[in-house]
Amino acid sequence: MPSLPVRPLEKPLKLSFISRLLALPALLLTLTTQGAPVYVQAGPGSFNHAALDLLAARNHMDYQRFYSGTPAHTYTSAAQAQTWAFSALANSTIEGQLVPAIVDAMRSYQVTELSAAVHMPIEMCVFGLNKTGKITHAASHPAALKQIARWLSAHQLQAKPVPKGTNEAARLLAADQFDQNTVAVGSCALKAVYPELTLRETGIQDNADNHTLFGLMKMEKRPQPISEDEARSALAHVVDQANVLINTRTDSAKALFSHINQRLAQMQPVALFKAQKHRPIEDLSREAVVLSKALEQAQQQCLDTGSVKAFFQAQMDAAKAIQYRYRAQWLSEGVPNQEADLTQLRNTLNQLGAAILQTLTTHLAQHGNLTTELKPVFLAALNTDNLTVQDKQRLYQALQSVRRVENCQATD
Ligand SMILES: C=C(O[C@@H]1C=C(C(=O)O)C=C[C@H]1O)C(=O)O
Repeated sequence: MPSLPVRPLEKPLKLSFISRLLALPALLLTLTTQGAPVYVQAGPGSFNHAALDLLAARNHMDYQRFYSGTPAHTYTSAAQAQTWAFSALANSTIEGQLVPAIVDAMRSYQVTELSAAVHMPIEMCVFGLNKTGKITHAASHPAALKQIARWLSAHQLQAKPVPKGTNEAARLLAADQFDQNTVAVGSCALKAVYPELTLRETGIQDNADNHTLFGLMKMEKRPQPISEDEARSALAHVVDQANVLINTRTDSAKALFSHINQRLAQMQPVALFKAQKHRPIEDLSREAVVLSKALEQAQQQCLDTGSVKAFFQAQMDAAKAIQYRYRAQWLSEGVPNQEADLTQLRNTLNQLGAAILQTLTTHLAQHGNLTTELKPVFLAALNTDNLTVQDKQRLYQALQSVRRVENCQATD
């Protein structure tokens, strides 16, 4: 950020009001946009498309989307219609992070409200007209071409810039506007939009840490265009607000993930008790008790019982897998000589089970459904020994399927 004086936003009240609201459920803000019209930067199959899909999945609905091409056109349309605009804001691989075309558009438009933010990894996919033919050219948006420089040079490919967008490159390829040796590079979301194209490679971006921050915003035309530096400051301010939204949501998920991890961390002493007493690991009558407690609480808290049941079963399956691995290990190493008390451990498991459902209920109410956005956070948070990546994947799949029941009155 340049250390130039920051011109106050024309509507500072509303933005700072929003920032004070951040402690309140972000969902409250997004609820007002249910099925609402959204002018979306770029086109179908773009990174914006994929990012808005994530937002829609959080709220289990879709927006009425109007793909609008350039940021300037997106903001103009949204401001005129007095509805939402969805666009990129910043990218981790750009110096200073701010997206130049957005800075430019912010000279004439200001953000009056920021409803939600998405922080999405940018994974570049390569699409061709055939599976194995020789590639000589790669068509994409100039900004995307910059992010795959290493891949281009490793394969000695010529870049074909398509300023209209990554999705436009794919559209042209699908419409036979390029030759057989040209591929289009863009969001992997293009797969669904152009099924006639063949996915040839994934994850070809130079920088593994390539993330874009997107925002769902209300815009207003400025009375007078501001300078580029002023626009940078204005955008940097919106980026800060968006990051607060992202961090609040991530912290809420981390609290939940930590309880899930703590539950799994009890399995070493549970396995120890059973090994010392020569008891089987699986105890179906105890599992029935765990499930019935969970389902009773789920009902009180307006969680969908079917999805909670599947998640708790997945937790118990992971719990057993951990215990079996310890038992196998102790066959060769001998059973450790530490004390373990199953009654006490099960009390702790009851408390952790209740805490998991409580934090899950709060998270869903305030931040919407868990989606793939938080999967890397989940995978990193679960660090219990003898838990495999496959166990974690299955657990996350079940966790992100848990839903709230609409129009339900909590009874606890
Ligand atoms: C944790 C235990 O081991 C297994 C896993 C259970 C669970 O995760 O709650 C319940 C019963 C057992 O099948 C236990 O016996 O308490």
